[in-house]
Amino acid sequence: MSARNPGMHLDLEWVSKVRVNTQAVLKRAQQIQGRKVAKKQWQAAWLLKAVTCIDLTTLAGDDTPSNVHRLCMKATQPIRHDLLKSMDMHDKGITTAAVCVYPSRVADAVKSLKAANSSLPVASGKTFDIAALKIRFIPSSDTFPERVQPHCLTSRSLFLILFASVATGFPAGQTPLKTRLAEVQMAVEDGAKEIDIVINRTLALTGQWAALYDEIRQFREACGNAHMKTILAVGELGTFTNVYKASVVSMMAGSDFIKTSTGKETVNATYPVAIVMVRAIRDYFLRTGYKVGFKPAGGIRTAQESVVWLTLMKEELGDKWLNPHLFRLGASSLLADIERQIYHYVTGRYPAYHELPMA
Ligand SMILES: O=C[C@H](O)COP(=O)(O)O
Repeated sequence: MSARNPGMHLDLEWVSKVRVNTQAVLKRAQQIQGRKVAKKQWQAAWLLKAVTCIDLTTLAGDDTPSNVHRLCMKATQPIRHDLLKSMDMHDKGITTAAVCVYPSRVADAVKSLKAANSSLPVASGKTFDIAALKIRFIPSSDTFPERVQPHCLTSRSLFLILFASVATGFPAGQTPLKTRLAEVQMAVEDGAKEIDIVINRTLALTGQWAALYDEIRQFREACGNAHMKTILAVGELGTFTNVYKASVVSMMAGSDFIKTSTGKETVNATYPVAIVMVRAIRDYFLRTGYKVGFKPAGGIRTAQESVVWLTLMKEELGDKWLNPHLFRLGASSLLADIERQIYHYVTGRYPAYHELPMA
C-alpha cells in the first residue's frame, strides 16, 4: 500500500491556471464507454473485482439498526456461497471494501460487523485485530490484466472490511463548521475507519479556494487515523474547471480519496466528470508522488457500469489504482445486479427474485 497523502501547501497558482478542454473530455469519456465488454469468465473476474471495491451504502432517513445489520451481512457475504464455490472463489474472502452509513448508524454497523465476523470462517488463515474486532482480510490483486480467470484475483496484498461514515452535514454541507467538525469526531469515536466528508460548495462556487482548503485541512485533522474521502458534489459545481480546481484543492488539503457525489444531487457520477477528476489525481501524483484514490458514487446501478468504471481507472491511472486502497464504487444497489450477472454466468439463466433474497 502506498503512503497516505499528507497534503501540501495551497498552490493557488496551479489552481488559477486550470483550463479544461470540454470537447476533449467528452470524447475521451465516449471512447471509454465504447470499449468492448468482456464476456464469460473474464466478465465474472471483473465483476468480482468490482465487488471488492464497493462501499456498500445505506444513507436514508429511514435507516434502522436492522437494515444496517442486513447491509453488514450482505457486505460480508456479497455473493451467494454456492455461486462462489462454482468459480472456486468461496474461500478467497470476497467481501465488499466497506459499509457506508450515517454517523448515527456507525455504532450499529460496528456491532453488526463484529457479530458477522465472529461467525465467519477466517479467510487466508489470517485475522486482523482492529478496534477490538476480529475482522477477516479479503484479497485484492495489485494488477488486473485484461484477460484474467477468476482465480487470478487471489493475490499478495490483503484488505479488510471497513466501517465508513458520511459527515460534515451530508449531503448539503450547510451546517456551521463547528457542527461539521463535531460530526467527524463523533463518527471517529464510534469506530468509523473512513469518513466521507462533503465540501462546502458555496466556497467552491465563489472561488474561495483558500477558505475551502482550510476547512478540508481541519476535517483531515479531525479524522486522525481514519481515512478521508472528500465528496465534491460535482453536479453542483457548474463547470469541469471548477471540478478540477476542487479536486486539486481537496488533495492539497490531504484527502485520501476524492469522491464525485453524495448520491443526493440531481447529477451524480458521470464518466466525463470522472475523467476530469482522475486527470487531477494523475497530475497530483506526478507533482507530489502521492497516490490519491477515486470514488465515483451515486446512481451506479448495473454490473456493466461497474466494468466501465474499472476500465476507466485502468486506462487513465493504470493497474495500481485497480484495488480498494485506491478505488471504490459508492453504491446502494449495484451489488444486486452484479450478483444477478454472476448467477447467470454460473447457471446459464437469470435468477427468480426468491433465488437471491439478500440482493
Ligand atoms: O456514496 C454513495 C451514494 O450515496 C450511493 O448512491 P446510490 O444510492 O445512488 O447508489
